[in-house]
Amino acid sequence: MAEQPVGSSQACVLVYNAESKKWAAQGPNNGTSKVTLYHNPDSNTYRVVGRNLQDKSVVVNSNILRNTTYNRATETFHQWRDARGVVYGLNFTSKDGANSFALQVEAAIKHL
Ligand SMILES: CC(=O)N[C@@H](Cc1ccccc1Cl)C(=O)N1CCC[C@]12C=C[C@@H]1CC[C@@H](C(=O)N3CCC[C@@H]4C=C[C@H]5CC[C@@H](C(=O)O)N5C(=O)[C@H]43)N1C2=O
Repeated sequence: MAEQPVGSSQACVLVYNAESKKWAAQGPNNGTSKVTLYHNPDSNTYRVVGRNLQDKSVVVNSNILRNTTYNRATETFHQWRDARGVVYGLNFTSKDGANSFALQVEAAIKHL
């Protein structure tokens, strides 16, 4: 069976630049993206995919692993480090959206 969407939320997707110590918003004019947690039941893998609402470009495509720490830095800003050390940040447009997404990611990590 192909990948299934577990849940989605709206957020601005950011990537941290360790050199400049700055966050860079991904996608055109720092736009909002639809971030979706996908589950592949065949391989029992999860990934977060974000698509910019305006131009549909993929701004994040990151595997969530069993040793991933999903950090709720604030009620509306969550972040994680991928296997290569790239740090992603999600600046959610709402607390509810942030919380529901985080609960799904946290459950996914426990399921791995
Ligand atoms: C142990 C560890 O790995 N720690 C990591 C985090 C982590 C922990 C556990 C597992 C994985 C990870 Cl990834 C860590 O601390 N990291 C990862 C890279 C960046 C950072 C390092 C330093 C800076 C200091 C300030 C802080 C920061 O970035 N924010 C504070 C909270 C929300 C605040 C919100 C929004 C963004 C939008 C732009 C900027 C702004 O608001 O203008 N900003 C912020 O300022 C945001 N930092 C970080 O998060």
